[in-house]
Amino acid sequence: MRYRYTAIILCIVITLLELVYWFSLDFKFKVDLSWTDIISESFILLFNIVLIVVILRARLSDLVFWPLFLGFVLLFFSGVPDLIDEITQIDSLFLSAQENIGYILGMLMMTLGFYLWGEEYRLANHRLLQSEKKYKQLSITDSLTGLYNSGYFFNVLSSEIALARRYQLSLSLIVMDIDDFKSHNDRYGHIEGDKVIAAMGHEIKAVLREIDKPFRYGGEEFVILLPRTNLYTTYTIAERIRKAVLAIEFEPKPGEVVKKSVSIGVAELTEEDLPQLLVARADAAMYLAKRQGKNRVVSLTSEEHMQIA
Ligand SMILES: Nc1nc2c(ncn2[C@@H]2O[C@H](COP(=O)(O)OP(=O)(O)OP(=O)(O)O)[C@@H](O)[C@H]2O)c(=O)[nH]1
Repeated sequence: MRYRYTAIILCIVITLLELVYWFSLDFKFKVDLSWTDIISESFILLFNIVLIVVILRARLSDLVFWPLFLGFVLLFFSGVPDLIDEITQIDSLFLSAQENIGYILGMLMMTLGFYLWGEEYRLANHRLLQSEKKYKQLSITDSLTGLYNSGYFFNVLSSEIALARRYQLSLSLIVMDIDDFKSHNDRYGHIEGDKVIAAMGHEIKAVLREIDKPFRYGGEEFVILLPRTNLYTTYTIAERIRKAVLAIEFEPKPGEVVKKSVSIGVAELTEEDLPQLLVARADAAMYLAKRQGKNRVVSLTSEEHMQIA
C-alpha cells in the first residue's frame, strides 16, 4: 500500500512538471471557450478522481492493481494535453504524441487490469463455493469414521421416508453395534477402541452401494439407511457387513490378533410407520441379536415387533 501512495505522489510531481513545461511554451488562452467545453472537461477530471479512488480503495492484488494504476496514469497523462489543447491555442508535437500514445497504452493497460480483476473475482468466488461445500460436508461428517454423523441422520431419515412414501418405494434400516466393546476398551485402551470403530466405518463404506447412507449413530453404534431396498435384501447386505467386519484383524498388542463381531438389527418401513418407530424396530432387532448370542443379524417385521414389545 505504501508503494501505491508513493506512485500517486510521483504522478502529482509529474503533473506539476508538465504544467511547468506547458507554461514555458508560448501559448494563448482560447477566447471562444464554451461552457460545454468547461463542463465536459470537468466531468473528465471528476471521472479521473473517482477512478483513482476506486483503484486505491479496492483491495486489489498487485497483479491487478499495477496494470489498472498504470493504465490510469497513462490515460491521465493523455488527458492533460487534451485539456491544454481545449483551452489554449498551442502547437506542440510532444503534447500531441503524449496524448495519442498515452491513450492507446492506457486503454490496453486498463483492459488488461480489468480482465485480471474479473479473473481473480471468478477464482475467489469458486474458492468460496468450494470451502462452503467443504464446511457443509465437515458439519455432517463423523471425523473418526468418515461416515455421516448422527445429527444428520434424522434429517436424512425424514426426507428418505417422505421420498419412499411419495413414490411408493421400499426403505430399510440397519442398526449395528459392536459386541463386547467395553472389554476391548478396558483391556487395550481407548485409542485401540477408536481404531476398531474407524476400521468398521471404513468396511461399512466399502460394502455399501452409492445410494445407501451410513451414519455413526453413537459411540460404537452405526445405522445405515437403504433406499429402495426391501427387508430380504437388507438382511443379505447386513450379513455381508457382519462377515466383512468379522474378517478384520486388529493387533492392539504386538503378537495379539483380535477380531471383533457386531450384532445387527434390520427393519423395513411400513405404510403406517413414524420415523421413530422404524428406528425403534431396527433397534429392538439389534438387541434381540445381542440376546440371542451376538455376532448375528436379526430382522423384525412390525407384527413381530408388536409381539415382543
Ligand atoms: N474407544 C471408544 N470407546 C467408546 C466410544 N464411544 C463409546 N465407547 C465405549 O463403548 C463401550 C460400550 O459398552 P457397552 O454399551 O457396555 O457395550 P458392550 O461392552 O459393547 O457390550 P454389548 O453391547 O452387550 O456387546 C463403553 O465402554 C464406551 O465407553 C468411542 O468413541 N471410542
